[in-house]
Amino acid sequence: MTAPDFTLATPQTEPFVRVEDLRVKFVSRDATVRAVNGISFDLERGKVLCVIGESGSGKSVMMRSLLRLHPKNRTVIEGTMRVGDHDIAGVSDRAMIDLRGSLISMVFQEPMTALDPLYTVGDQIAETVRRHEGVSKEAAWARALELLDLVRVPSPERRLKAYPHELSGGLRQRVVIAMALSCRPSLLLADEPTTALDASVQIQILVLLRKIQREMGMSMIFVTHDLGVAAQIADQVAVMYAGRIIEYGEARDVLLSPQHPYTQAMLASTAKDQDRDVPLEAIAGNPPDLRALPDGCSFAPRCKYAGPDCTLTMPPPITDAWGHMARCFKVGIGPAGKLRFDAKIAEPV
Ligand SMILES: Nc1ncnc2c1ncn2[C@@H]1O[C@H](COP(=O)(O)OP(=O)(O)OP(=O)(O)O)[C@@H](O)[C@H]1O
Repeated sequence: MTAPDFTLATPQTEPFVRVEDLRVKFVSRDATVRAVNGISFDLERGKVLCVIGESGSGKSVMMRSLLRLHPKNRTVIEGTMRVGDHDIAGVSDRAMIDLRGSLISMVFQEPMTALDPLYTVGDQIAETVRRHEGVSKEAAWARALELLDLVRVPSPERRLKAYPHELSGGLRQRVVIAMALSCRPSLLLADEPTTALDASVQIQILVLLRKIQREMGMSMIFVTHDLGVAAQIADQVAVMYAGRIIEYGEARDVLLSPQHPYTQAMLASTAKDQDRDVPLEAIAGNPPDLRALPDGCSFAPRCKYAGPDCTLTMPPPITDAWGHMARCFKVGIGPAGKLRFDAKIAEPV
């Protein structure tokens, strides 16, 4: 068994979320897919962790593990996941049903997967409230109205009676966020919630999420491919590759001063360098086959700095005094990041 990806520093206070050496594999007759391979991280109450990485790096599998949404019969989950006082891996299925929505809630990428086309928006939000809080129909509708107001849906009374197809993509995503918030979760998981939306709507939803997250004091784990989004919303950033966290730290440290060649390559392939007309670099090669992971660093076959050591053993996590971790034998060898790190959304609008 290899060491976890991130060695925890001794925290000053207990973190709200603690994930230790999480491993998830999907087993079928033909193969075992090792989607998550020993990830560890802490998240404090009221903070936003952005998880970034290429398609297939295990971001969604990690998020779904926190809600125990994987099919039981062919999924093996190992490690510890603690949220507040709850041992997520250990609670009963019945208790987990109650924790979904109230302790941990999730917003998915495509709002239509979370909404039922046959019911009005009001019915759907009110039903979620009634299921969790056991209140009267009238009280649940009043709460639904409050929630639409919270997520800035214009004319909320009218929108409560609308069906999902009568709303724009941006309004639908606001409704889904309202549903996710309906039972006042302490941890919100957002899996690329803005990817399906137009750029101008994306930023409105990001601003909204950040504002509500701050007002409610929620912790949030936000998955995105988009480093610009991470720059705007994250307190901490975790970069995933082949089911491992290969770089982790304060958003500013990871995005302005990336230490792992993979993070550097991601930044180089997405940076908008406006001062110099530098062509964007694609990351050459493909991610590894999760059915047959190599012994050494999973990124080594694509890494321009890889040496013989890199293919023999998995590099240990190297962490600086500020908690900036990179799992690489050549830490800091490449260029500094070129992403324009715009000011975070400092003040709620
Ligand atoms: N239920 C499952 N059974 C088998 N393999 C799975 C299952 N769910 C996910 N995987 C595999 O696990 C790997 C990681 O998937 P995951 O969805 O977490 O990637 P991701 O980083 O979220 O990608 P994307 O950004 O495209 O959503 C992929 O190879 C995927 O095919």
